[in-house]
Amino acid sequence: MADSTVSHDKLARRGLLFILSSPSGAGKTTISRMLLDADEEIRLSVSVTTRPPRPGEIDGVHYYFVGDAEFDSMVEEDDFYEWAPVFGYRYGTPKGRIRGALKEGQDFLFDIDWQGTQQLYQKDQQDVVRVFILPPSIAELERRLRSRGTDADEIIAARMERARAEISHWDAYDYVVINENVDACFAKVREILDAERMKRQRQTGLIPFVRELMS
Ligand SMILES: Nc1ncnc2c1ncn2[C@@H]1O[C@H](COP(=O)(O)OP(=O)(O)OP(=O)(O)O)[C@@H](O)[C@H]1O
Ligand SMILES: Nc1nc2c(ncn2[C@@H]2O[C@H](COP(=O)(O)O)[C@@H](O)[C@H]2O)c(=O)[nH]1
Repeated sequence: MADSTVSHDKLARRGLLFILSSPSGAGKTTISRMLLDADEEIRLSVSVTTRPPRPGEIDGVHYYFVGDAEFDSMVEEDDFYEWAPVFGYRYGTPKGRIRGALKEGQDFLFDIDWQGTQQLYQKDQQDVVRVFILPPSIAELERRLRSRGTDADEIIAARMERARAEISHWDAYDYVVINENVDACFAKVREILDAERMKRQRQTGLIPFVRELMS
């Protein structure tokens, strides 16, 4: 007989690597922050970048901001899970202790581009969940980049220039969500996360539970 003291909502499970990508300005940082506020079980994988901080960005919270020499030495020391050049700067995912924490059921959120997504997926297909966010239109994408008020005109132009190339990678993702209304987009992203957590393969606690049920 199954042990009635086992909580069915809290069966052990393996964590996942939840990736949000999009062309710049489509809203993945906005959705990431909403997710981190709403969900205590997921933690942001804080990237390392050579890009200078934007107003309001905090070192160690939004990114680890480093110089070129420090980034070079991290590459040499094999400190990155993946790294890629984006918009003239370098961005990388530090290894930290992701693998051990995954086993303990910790989920990680990644706000990374398509190149980093490919590299992470090649390293760990079973744990990666890939979500691509699309803007409702190219004109709205540009409006959002301008309304954010963080980038000079030439940076916005460079990001718009690359938008179509980035969108062309949409079919390398497991899920694609259009971010027209931010609350509706967030709700869909949460549904994806919830469903992925319930996948049989991730629910390591099911095996002893089912054995118990069948005994
Ligand atoms: N659904 C939405 N409707 C209107 N504005 C939005 C929506 N989603 C996000 N925004 C706004 O668009 C701007 C860009 O969003 P955000 O910074 O999240 O994009 P991003 O994809 O993370 O860009 P980057 O890759 O450059 O960091 C922000 O000012 C944000 O508040
Ligand atoms: N491959 C990686 N891409 C990353 C990482 N961290 C962020 N990014 C991507 O860079 C662009 C630009 O970001 P921004 O903050 O300067 O607007 C965006 O597409 C991010 O998703 C990383 O560690 N690896």
